[in-house]
Amino acid sequence: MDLCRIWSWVGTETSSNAVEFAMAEIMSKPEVLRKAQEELDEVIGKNNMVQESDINKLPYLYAIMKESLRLHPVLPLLVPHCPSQTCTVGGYTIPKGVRVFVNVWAIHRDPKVWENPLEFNPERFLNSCSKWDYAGSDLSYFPFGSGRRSCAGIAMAERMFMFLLATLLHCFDWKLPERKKPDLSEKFGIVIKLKNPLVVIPAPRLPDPKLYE
Ligand code: HEM
Repeated sequence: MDLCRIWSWVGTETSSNAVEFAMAEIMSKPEVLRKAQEELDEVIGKNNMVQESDINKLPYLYAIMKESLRLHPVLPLLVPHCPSQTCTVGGYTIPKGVRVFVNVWAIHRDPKVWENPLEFNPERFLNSCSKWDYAGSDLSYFPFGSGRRSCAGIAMAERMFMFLLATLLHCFDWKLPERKKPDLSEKFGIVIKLKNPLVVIPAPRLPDPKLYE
């Protein structure tokens, strides 16, 4: 039972925060919203709802997800690791049994690896998808961790994120309240979240009202 509770906690809080960050980034870049909706209209069509089977056909949305997880990896220090043997990493001795935190948040913003690292730019993942995947073998991009203790829910996380974001963007147009800009300030903890929850106003964009029933 405890294990089930942990799974549902890690699974829901991480995924919902990740989607909220993606929406906040999208709201601050109208051209990203436009391109994502164009892709959805082309692949899904305005007379259909998004199906789970559609999510592999949305490369631009996939790039949005990757870029959002780059700038806002929801577990910014992964989970604490603990070496079973003393080892040397990059010239530093890591004694057996110490707690090791890996600052993936900082690595994902390293200007030596990323061009304009603070810019939300999904395009950077369109041409280099194979280079930056989630396998954790490239230690410049690993939002789900790396190695044997990496995220056990990657496949589910990816599906939930893509399905939810695709549905939100396909079914609705989104506006910010008047004179408001999205506030992307982060609140750090084990799980990173938006400091101030995102407020956005939806308007239906599909022609058939039955699709919303
Ligand atoms: C966007 C969503 C998610 C992100 C970014 C994420 C990220 C991570 C990260 C960074 C770790 C630690 C890896 C490490 O320290 O090397 C982790 C561990 C874990 N995640 Fe996720 N996760 C997400 C969603 C989920 C979901 C949906 C589930 C399951 C339903 C899940 C289950 C787990 C479990 C069980 C662990 C512990 C694995 C272990 O210690 O062996 N996660 N996750």
